[in-house]
Amino acid sequence: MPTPLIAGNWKMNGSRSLVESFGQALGDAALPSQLDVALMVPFPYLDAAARALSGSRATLGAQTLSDQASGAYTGEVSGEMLRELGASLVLVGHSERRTLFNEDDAAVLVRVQRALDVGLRPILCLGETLAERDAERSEAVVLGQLDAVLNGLEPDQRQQLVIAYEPVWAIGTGRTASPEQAQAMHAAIRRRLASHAEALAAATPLLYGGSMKADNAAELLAQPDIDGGLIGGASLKIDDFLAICQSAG
Ligand SMILES: O=C[C@H](O)COP(=O)(O)O
Repeated sequence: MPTPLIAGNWKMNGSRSLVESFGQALGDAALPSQLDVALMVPFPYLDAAARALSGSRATLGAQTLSDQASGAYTGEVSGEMLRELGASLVLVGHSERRTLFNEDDAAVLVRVQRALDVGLRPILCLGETLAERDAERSEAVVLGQLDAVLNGLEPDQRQQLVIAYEPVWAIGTGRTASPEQAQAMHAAIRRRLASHAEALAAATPLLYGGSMKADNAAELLAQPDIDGGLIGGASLKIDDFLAICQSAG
């Protein structure tokens, strides 16, 4: 079984002082022994977060990366730069990137490859919209997003992936997927991974994201194919984030 992972995605929120508070609190916290914790902070805070988290078990992640390695791409940030600032994880294909920044499956695959090229572990995000769920297309959509990446990678590259299932209708809405809905999709993802290699299915952490909070985390994390969480809003409040971490132990 993969080690549980609780990753906080601050999105375009937070501050330098919040970074410092989290560093202190995570350093002091008695976290479950079998748990990985990560914080995905905005680019400008990566350097400060690397220092603030150095006394804790939390690892550092970024929220996206450029599809280019370097060059004249004003405003972009490369994977190599993220590595230099201390990130070891990076989100790719978050639904906000897919919908607000037009990142399609091909763009997601390129970013996964860029991340792997420089030794960043990608957290590949998958999820269906409400209209797709209502049309009973959830599984086809999510597995299609997954196939677009798996089929573009070599077997050893697939082993580096973390996968996050985030139904778009549950993100930031307070409406979480039921444990049964989330488990069903996670099981489908696991089966698709197993079609490539049983060892890949067994070792890949599958995170759930979408309105996971302190009061619903335990029930979601108790599902057999849910190995952790990708937490948005609740990752900005240290007590809530720590409570979710405790639920994963
Ligand atoms: O990356 C995190 C997800 O988008 C979930 O966000 P949320 O917990 O605010 O619903």
